[in-house]
Amino acid sequence: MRPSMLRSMESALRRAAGARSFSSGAAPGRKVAILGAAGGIGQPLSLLMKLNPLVTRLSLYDIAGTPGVAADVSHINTAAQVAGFAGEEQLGEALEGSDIVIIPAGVPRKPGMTRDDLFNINAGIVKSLSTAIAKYCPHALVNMISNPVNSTVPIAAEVFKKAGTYDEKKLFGVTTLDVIRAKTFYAGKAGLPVEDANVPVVGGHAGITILPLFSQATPSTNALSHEDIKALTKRTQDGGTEVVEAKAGKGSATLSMAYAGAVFADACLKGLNGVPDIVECSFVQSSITELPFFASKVRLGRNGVEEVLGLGSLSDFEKQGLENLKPELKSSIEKGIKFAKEN
Ligand SMILES: NC(=O)c1ccc[n+]([C@@H]2O[C@H](COP(=O)([O-])OP(=O)(O)OC[C@H]3O[C@@H](n4cnc5c(N)ncnc54)[C@H](O)[C@@H]3O)[C@@H](O)[C@H]2O)c1
Ligand SMILES: O=C(O)C[C@H](O)C(=O)O
Repeated sequence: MRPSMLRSMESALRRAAGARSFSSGAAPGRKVAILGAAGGIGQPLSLLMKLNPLVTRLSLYDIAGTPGVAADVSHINTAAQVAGFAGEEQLGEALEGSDIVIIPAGVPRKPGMTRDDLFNINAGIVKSLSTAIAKYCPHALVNMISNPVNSTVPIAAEVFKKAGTYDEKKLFGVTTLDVIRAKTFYAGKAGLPVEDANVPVVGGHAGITILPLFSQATPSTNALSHEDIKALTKRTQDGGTEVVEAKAGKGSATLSMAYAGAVFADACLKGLNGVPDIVECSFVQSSITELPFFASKVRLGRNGVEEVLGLGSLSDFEKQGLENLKPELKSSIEKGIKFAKEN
């Protein structure tokens, strides 16, 4: 590969990991821990976070395999100091001093499964990792990727409440992949430049609980019919399943999820560093509907969530989608809370 090609690839990757520009000279040191760092998402996410100039320490934890991932990633000539931790006895050290903990630990879907089918295994994993976070880095922002997000976020909240460390501003379900898919599908269908497209996605992160608001998409367009919007909505809701089926038993989205996780963590880092007007969609504690957790646009700041933004005006189709999703989202949230209370 030519050196010029390498340089442009490196700067593209850096842009991917830090989508908005920020003077890293002024930024304080930040430690990011990734739990599940040896997995399908964990490895490329580790790479992208190593490329993020706002990260000074990168802590890679998994039950096994992290020394190799850490050694590999550590050879990249960027500032972040990388350390690998394997096994429960090293979890405390991995977490201590973290500003952000990203959790892609747990099993992924196979064809024919729903995200809720992962509950029995992933609920326990998330509960034990959250218990360790409460003990070793109770003030960290937590970016929850492990599915089913609609239940794992409430589980983490309950664990933190029990430990007396819960701060609703610091717990996030990562729904960025839904936004990324909605932007890609919308721009493709409307014939717009994908890098300009933006689409808020609200609700939750499973099937019909994923509600893209194409009526608020920018740039706006007259090119899409109601049938187009219905089809785009369905494709966004089924985006995860599209990848699970294409991978045919070899897991779910990993590369696009790593990118989405890196975009969201970068937004959190910028918020922590006081960069103004950082807005991303995320599944957070919320009072914008009657449900206790809900994904919507959130303004990020020095303490995590600075403001949960409202839904804005919805089309009749979106209003119906909102009503349709509430029972499923409510029961997934309640399932998570019940699990955490009983275990
Ligand atoms: N939020 C989203 O949009 C989104 C997108 C894609 C995938 N996911 C979810 O992310 C999770 C991970 O997916 P993947 O494809 O990376 O799976 P994977 O099986 O490739 O990797 C998971 C990793 O978690 C590790 N792990 C298991 N138990 C652990 C524990 N107690 N502590 C630390 N690490 C542990 C495993 O060793 C493995 O390395 C799945 O639950 C998947 O459904 C979420
Ligand atoms: O679909 C999955 O199981 C993984 C993830 O939630 C996704 O949206 O890709």
